[in-house]
Amino acid sequence: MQLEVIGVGGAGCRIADAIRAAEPATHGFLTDVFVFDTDDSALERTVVPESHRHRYGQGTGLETGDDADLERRFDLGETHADELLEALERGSPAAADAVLVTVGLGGATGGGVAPALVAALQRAYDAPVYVLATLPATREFDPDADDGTGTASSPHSGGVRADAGGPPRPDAAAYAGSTLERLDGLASAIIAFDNEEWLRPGETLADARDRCNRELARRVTAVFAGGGAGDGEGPVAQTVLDASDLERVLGNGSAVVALGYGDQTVETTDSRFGLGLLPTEREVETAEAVSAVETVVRKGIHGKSSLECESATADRGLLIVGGPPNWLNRQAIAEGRRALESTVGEGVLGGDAPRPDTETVFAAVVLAGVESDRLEELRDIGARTN
Ligand SMILES: Nc1nc2c(ncn2[C@@H]2O[C@H](COP(=O)(O)OP(=O)(O)OP(=O)(O)O)[C@@H](O)[C@H]2O)c(=O)[nH]1
Repeated sequence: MQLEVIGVGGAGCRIADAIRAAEPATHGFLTDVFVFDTDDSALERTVVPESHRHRYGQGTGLETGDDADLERRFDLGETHADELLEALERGSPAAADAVLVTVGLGGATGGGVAPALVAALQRAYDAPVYVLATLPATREFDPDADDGTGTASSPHSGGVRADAGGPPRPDAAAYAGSTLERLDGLASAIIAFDNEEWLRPGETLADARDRCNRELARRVTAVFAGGGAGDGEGPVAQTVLDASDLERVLGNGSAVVALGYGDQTVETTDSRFGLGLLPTEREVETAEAVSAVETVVRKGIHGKSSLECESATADRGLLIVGGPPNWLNRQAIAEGRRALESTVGEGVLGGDAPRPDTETVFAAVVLAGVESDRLEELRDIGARTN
């Protein structure tokens, strides 16, 4: 499938950058990647080509992010949504099967513009508009939060913007809740990545963010690059999943989505360099292919998810197993799908994604419509402060 990615605000721009960097050379799936911010320096730090960066809001006094008032940013989003749609015309938005807006919830810039932008995109295009949203780590907004080292977080532990003596983003939870509330009913689905879960003990967000963004990008690529043959060449999946399958799983009702992922490096060639021979494709034993698929599926279902949740609460699910074609054992993949069905119930789709020229077998698991205590907590804080 073809995906258009739009990053808004600091986190959104960095995540869009990471997705662009993760796009497989032999399996392009991105129509365009755009980044939007009020702050020029944030845009300049991305590697997105200049034609696809757009600064908005000049002359409003909100350019630098120093005035982090979310309500004013919601208004700014409303007044600039059409301008942002126009900027997208520099690419080929009509070619996209879906749009993904990436944003860090808890900030004012990205969280302020995302709802108006998503609404405008839904009006302008037929394609579904998904949101990929990070949730703020507790140590960013709660001075008493344990940052995993057994102590309360330091004033600077969020590493984003340290106000002397307090947490760096005291309003992050309330802002995240307010933006989530506005996105409800606008976004086709909300894919969540919980920074709290992914920060290591004592780590600051600034330290962790590149690792988190790579992790996110890997999951997004595994899900959205799909099973088809990409550029129309190369092996075709046994069970091809296309944009409409993904649409069926993600839905159109702002379902909360968690992404699971697992991978394993495999040997794809016989290493006979020592004998002066060219490497040849290695024969793969059925048992080792089955074992690799089982391992990655297990990690995908039971390993660390982008959002901690009970998989049994999901309304729908999807399993994609990818990698070098002769490692994709059909029976093991079908077994994996049944394993996912045993927790999610009916409504699980499965497919494969052949990726010649790679040495990684992977499983991506999509759980749509999950219940999440973290999100409820943020929504409650948002509602109380409104
Ligand atoms: N995973 C991840 N999360 C990030 C990153 N940068 C920031 N965040 C999270 O996103 C939230 C919002 O940060 P930004 O995106 O920098 O904020 P902004 O939207 O630019 O808004 P302001 O800085 O308030 O003007 C933070 O509270 C963090 O939780 C990043 O690169 N990766």
